[in-house]
Amino acid sequence: MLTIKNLSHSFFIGKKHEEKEMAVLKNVSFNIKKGEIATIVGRSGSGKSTLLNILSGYLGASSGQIMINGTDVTSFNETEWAKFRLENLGFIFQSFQLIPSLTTFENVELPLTLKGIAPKKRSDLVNQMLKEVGLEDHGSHFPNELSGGQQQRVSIARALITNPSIILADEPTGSLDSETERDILKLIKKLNKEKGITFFIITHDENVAEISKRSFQLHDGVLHMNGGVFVEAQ
Ligand SMILES: Nc1ncnc2c1ncn2[C@@H]1O[C@H](COP(=O)(O)OP(=O)(O)OP(=O)(O)O)[C@@H](O)[C@H]1O
Repeated sequence: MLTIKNLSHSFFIGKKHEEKEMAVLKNVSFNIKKGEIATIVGRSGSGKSTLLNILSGYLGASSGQIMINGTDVTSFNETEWAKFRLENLGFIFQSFQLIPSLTTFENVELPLTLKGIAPKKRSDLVNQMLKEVGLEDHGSHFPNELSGGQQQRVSIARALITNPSIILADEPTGSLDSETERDILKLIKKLNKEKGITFFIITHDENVAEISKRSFQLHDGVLHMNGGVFVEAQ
C-alpha cells in the first residue's frame, strides 16, 4: 500500500554560499499494508511533518523512493501530485482545516464536487458519511457552531468521502481534550475495522499509538521500532 525505501531529506540552513546541511530524515524505510493503522511517534523536531510533507507531495525528498498503492510517486510533478492526491489520499489535520464559510454538509461534499460527481450522488454519499461519523443532525452547522471533536469528525468525513487508498493524519487529536481524543480514536478504529481504511498517523502522543498494530518511533530522523533501528525485511 505505502512503501518507503531509503528516504532521506536534508534542509540547507543559513546564508547563501555559507549554507549548512541539516539531515532531518536518515534512510527511512517502511511498508504499510492495506487496512493497517500505522503510527509514527516522535518528539517535536524529530522530522514527522517533514516525512508527512514528502508523503503528500508538498516537499521533494533529497533521496529515496515512495510507492503508494502500486504507483511510484517519487518523481511526480505538482500537477501529477494534485491529481494523485485527489484520487488516492485523504488528510486529517490537528487544526481540522475546515472551510469556515461552508456548512458541515458542504465541507464534506467539497472533494466530491472537485471530482465532478453529480449532485444527487454527492448528496447520498455525504448523508451516508455523516451518519457514519455520527453527525447526521449537524449537516447545516458551520464549523464555529461545532465542538472541537465534532469539527474533527467533519474533517474525518471529508477525508473519507472520496474513498481514498490511505488517510494521512497529522496529530489528529492534538487539539482535543483527553475524553474527546478517546472518542476520535474510537471512531478511527471503527472506520478502519468496518471499511478497511488504511491510516498513517504521525503524533507525539503515545495514547494515539495504542490504536495501531505497529508503532514506529522517529528519533532525530531515524526510524525505530521496539527500541531498535527499524529495518524493513527485504
Ligand atoms: N523548511 C525548512 N527549512 C529548514 N529547516 C526545516 C524546515 N522545516 C523543518 N525544518 C527543520 O527540520 C527539523 C524537523 O522538523 P519537523 O517539522 O519535521 O519536525 P516535527 O517532528 O514535525 O516537529 P513538531 O512535532 O514540532 O511539528 C526541525 O529541526 C526543523 O527546524
